[in-house]
Amino acid sequence: MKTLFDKVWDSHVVKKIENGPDVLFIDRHMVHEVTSPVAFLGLKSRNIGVKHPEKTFATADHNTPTINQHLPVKDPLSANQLKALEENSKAHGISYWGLGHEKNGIVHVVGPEYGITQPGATIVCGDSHTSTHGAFGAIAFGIGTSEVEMVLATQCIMQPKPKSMRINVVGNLNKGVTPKDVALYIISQLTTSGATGYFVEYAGDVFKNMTMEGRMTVCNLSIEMGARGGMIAPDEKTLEYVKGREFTPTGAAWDKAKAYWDTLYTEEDAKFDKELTFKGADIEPMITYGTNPGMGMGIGKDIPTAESLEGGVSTYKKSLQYMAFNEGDSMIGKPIDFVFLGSCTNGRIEDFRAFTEIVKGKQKAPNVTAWLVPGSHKVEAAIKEEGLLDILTAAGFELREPGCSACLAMNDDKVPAGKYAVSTSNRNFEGRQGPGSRTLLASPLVAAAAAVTGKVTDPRELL
Ligand SMILES: CC(C)[C@H](C(=O)O)[C@@H](O)C(=O)O
Ligand code: SF4
Repeated sequence: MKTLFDKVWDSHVVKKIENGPDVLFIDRHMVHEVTSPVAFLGLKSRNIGVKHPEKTFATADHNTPTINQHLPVKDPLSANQLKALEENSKAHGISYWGLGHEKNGIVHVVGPEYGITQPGATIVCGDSHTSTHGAFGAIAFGIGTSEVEMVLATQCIMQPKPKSMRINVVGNLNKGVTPKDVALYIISQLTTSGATGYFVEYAGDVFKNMTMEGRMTVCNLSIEMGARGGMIAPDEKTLEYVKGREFTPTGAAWDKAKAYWDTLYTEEDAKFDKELTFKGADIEPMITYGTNPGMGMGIGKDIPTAESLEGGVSTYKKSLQYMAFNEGDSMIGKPIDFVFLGSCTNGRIEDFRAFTEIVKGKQKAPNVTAWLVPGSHKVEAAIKEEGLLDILTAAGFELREPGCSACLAMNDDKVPAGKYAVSTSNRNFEGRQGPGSRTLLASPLVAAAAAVTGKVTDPRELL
């Protein structure tokens, strides 16, 4: 009796090494500018080429500015990385969606948009949030630069088979509770290391009823509980999403692919190494108060006391000190300075719809700087076509150009030291959004509520 994961994994094993890792064939290799230059240099020094350029896709995202993308990139380190990606892609015949290209965007946003991401595929990228693509029933995981070189050279990777975990979320979600809240809730329950060594399958009504965008948000955050990746069995919604996209098969090839995709589910008696079940009704809109994504709670709750938690009291206290919060504080009403809507977690059209739903007819709070950054040009175009931009503009917001932006602040979008940002991204580490910056992770609804009130606010009051 096989799990979904077993089926996809087993069909990609090229070679089994006794007492060692499996050699897996990789269907899709996504590449960005930060983790690829050294890998390409490695190929050059060994005088070898890219084995399957047609299975390799490059996009520029981490270092790209989010205003005036038509002008040369000023920061020399960023400019060099972007130039290297362009030159390496051209030299090896790899599709390259650079700055200004109509298909450019965050690697994990554009892959699904153009049908590069498909059910039952193995997908890797030199980036931890590659887990996002698991939303389609793919085995997708992040790899390091030396592995990027290995995949470029051989289209294969050596990987020990991870342990399996199924996380069920049953029942329905309450009003104002989004996929981001589901993920932050699970991480708060498991901690950031709770799924270390596992590959997760998400199952249950809550995921069944979720849109593809929502499933991507959840799978994206798998890595923040330590998992190697996360996946959801493909269903009609998945096929509906992938159909008709540029790299999706058509005609007889579609029928053949669909016949395989229809077999991708976990069989009833299949066993997982670990299985957890949560109730959708227990989940509230979430917010983080500390410096790792596991330090999250329902927005109406008080910050836990160190004594009430298991584990390192001193690390916990240090984290709150960095955030300048106290044990027992309520998060509601805390003043904030920045709002970031974007990233590969929440930079898709549905996220902009949710944000707009709250800010419609209201005004951005004067104390808030808001960065609204679409995950790709396709998302940007949809925001305009659907009329969301008009609503956002009337509410005092501006739209920026696509990229990773303030998610990790490798470009100019840095939150200043000591300032608070309500952010729809995925990491709230010390200095993640700029040296000394303080990040509160939350959903697009919570971000919107903060943007119009200037403080942490329960979005349910504004819906
Ligand atoms: C730059 C890259 C290696 C990194 C990652 O792997 O996740 C980045 O995308 C991040 O989100 O921190
Ligand atoms: S948006 Fe953030 S998490 Fe996603 S790839 Fe870019 S930097 Fe990493």
